[in-house]
Amino acid sequence: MTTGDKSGLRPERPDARLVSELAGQFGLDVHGDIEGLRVTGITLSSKTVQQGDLYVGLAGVHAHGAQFVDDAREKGAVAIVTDAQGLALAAQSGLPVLVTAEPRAALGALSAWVYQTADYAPVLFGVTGTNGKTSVAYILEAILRQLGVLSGLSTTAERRIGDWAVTSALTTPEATEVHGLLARMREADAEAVIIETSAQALTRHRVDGIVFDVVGFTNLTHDHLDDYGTMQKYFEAKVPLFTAERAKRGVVINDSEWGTRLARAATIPVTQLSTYPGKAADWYAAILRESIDETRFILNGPDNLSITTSIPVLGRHMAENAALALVMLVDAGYPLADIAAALGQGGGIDVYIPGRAERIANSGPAVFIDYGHSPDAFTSTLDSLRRVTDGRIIMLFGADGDRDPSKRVEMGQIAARLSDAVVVTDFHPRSEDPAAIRKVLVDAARAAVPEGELYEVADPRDAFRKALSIAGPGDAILYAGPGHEDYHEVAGVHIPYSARDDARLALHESGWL
Ligand SMILES: CC(=O)N[C@H]1[C@@H](OP(=O)(O)OP(=O)(O)OC[C@H]2O[C@@H](n3ccc(=O)[nH]c3=O)[C@H](O)[C@@H]2O)O[C@H](CO)[C@@H](O)[C@@H]1O[C@H](C)C(=O)N[C@@H](C)C(=O)N[C@H](CCC(=O)O)C(=O)O
Ligand SMILES: Nc1ncnc2c1ncn2[C@@H]1O[C@H](COP(=O)(O)OP(=O)(O)OP(=O)(O)O)[C@@H](O)[C@H]1O
Repeated sequence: MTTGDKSGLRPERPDARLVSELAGQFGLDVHGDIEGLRVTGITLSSKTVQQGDLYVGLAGVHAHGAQFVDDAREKGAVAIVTDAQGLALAAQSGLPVLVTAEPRAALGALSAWVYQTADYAPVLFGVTGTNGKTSVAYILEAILRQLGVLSGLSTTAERRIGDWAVTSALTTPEATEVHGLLARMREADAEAVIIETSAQALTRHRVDGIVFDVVGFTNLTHDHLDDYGTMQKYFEAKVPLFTAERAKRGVVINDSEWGTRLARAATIPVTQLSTYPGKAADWYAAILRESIDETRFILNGPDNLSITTSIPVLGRHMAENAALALVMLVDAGYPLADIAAALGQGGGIDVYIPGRAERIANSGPAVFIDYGHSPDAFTSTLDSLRRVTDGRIIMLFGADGDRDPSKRVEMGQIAARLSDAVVVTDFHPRSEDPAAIRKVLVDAARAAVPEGELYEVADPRDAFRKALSIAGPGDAILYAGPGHEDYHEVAGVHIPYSARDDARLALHESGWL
């Protein structure tokens, strides 16, 4: 069951812990009476406060969290942790105020204390990289399930334990939610936990208080330069995941120069995986067969270890993701022979990855809804699609507003060069002018392929119907961007929209479904 509740999973039976002990342990400066006061939860958003919570008021980009202390108190917060600026804002609230110089940096430790997660020792997997994190996380979960191991999962798409899931807001939740989620996973007896770990999560202390057993790296390509400025700085944000403070060992795909550099920069033992036979590595993955809905590959490792298997998704990059997941499992102590037996002799990985090259219909044009929103994601999926498509490829896409505008030109160029027809539409304009975003994409596509077939259709529903109107059997439509998402964000408002549902409707309307 999946719910749209984005406030995160928490323990259902939390212990009540004394605030005075917390203040003593973390050296918090106490203003107000905390005698006998107990907390059962912790959050940094007043919107998600529950009765008995400690509310953490952080200085943000738009506001200071302490401004929302009255909202937090009314919802049941028993005290607020904040900084000196927050003390001034919260002093009149009537709630005890606990002050520390850098509350964000303390968040992981505070949350681990409130939810007592240090006592919980599942096999912890972390996955990072620009593209492929969510996919690797789902593949890990699927193989573990086939091995009979219950695992918990935290991805961009959802936070999941077995059949129970909530929709995600961020890729990696804030530390308060991460530890709440871990506590909930302990209640469910999850033996393994997989956490998709973004660069932002490392920079912003979201996975503090966690030491992963095995971390994996997929790739590093153009994205998030609005946050990091340069690829070098973006790389440096990822490196700390491969140090003893955050992980015991790592697995790195070293196909790219960034992967090779990460393997060198890591200060924990690192296993290297490559898809290039000539490259020095511990494991090699080679594609055996590609079709529109399955990719078969062989993975060879040290000591003659070998497995041949498949993933029920289009694309070499998905086989790379699967190979990474397999090596991470081996490094975590699951023997490859056991994995091979669990998958069935030569059998495949039984995984569903929501909104990643997700095929929508089996008749008419092949329609894929994908979460690709970066140049490299476009390249990987379009290249793979070309190898298995007899007819034309129609690429439908837009670009995020308020997110790294420097990648838009490259996205437009790649779409035009690697497809036969391009339809540019709106994605999440957020606070930006959607027409201005479309113009950058359209201009880039036109400049790259001046005679190319190109349409600009603002409304995504109309845009999909345009793409469908120019497609026939044997052709493929790649709708890149929305993936699993169920909304469009326009000027701060989430407007319900599911590309998957709308595509099914349009296919139905046109008689393909
Ligand atoms: C730049 C950034 O990371 N911003 C995050 C930050 O927002 P902010 O500093 O602007 O917060 P703010 O709006 O100023 O509010 C300050 C504080 O008041 C609180 N508040 C605010 C309003 C209110 O009514 N009540 C309340 O308590 C907020 O929870 C916050 O703690 O703190 C918020 C609360 O946790 C996050 O939601 C928000 O993430 C935004 C939405 C975001 O998009 N972040 C992106 C860059 C991100 O983190 N992406 C990565 C990678 C994605 C990927 O490639 O996979 C991710 O992990 O998701
Ligand atoms: N290994 C890969 N290399 C290149 N592109 C990939 C790879 N894996 C997935 N992609 C592309 O990136 C898109 C997003 O994949 P996925 O959600 O697994 O990555 P992610 O790192 O979790 O992304 P995000 O951080 O945005 O959530 C896919 O829909 C596909 O287009």
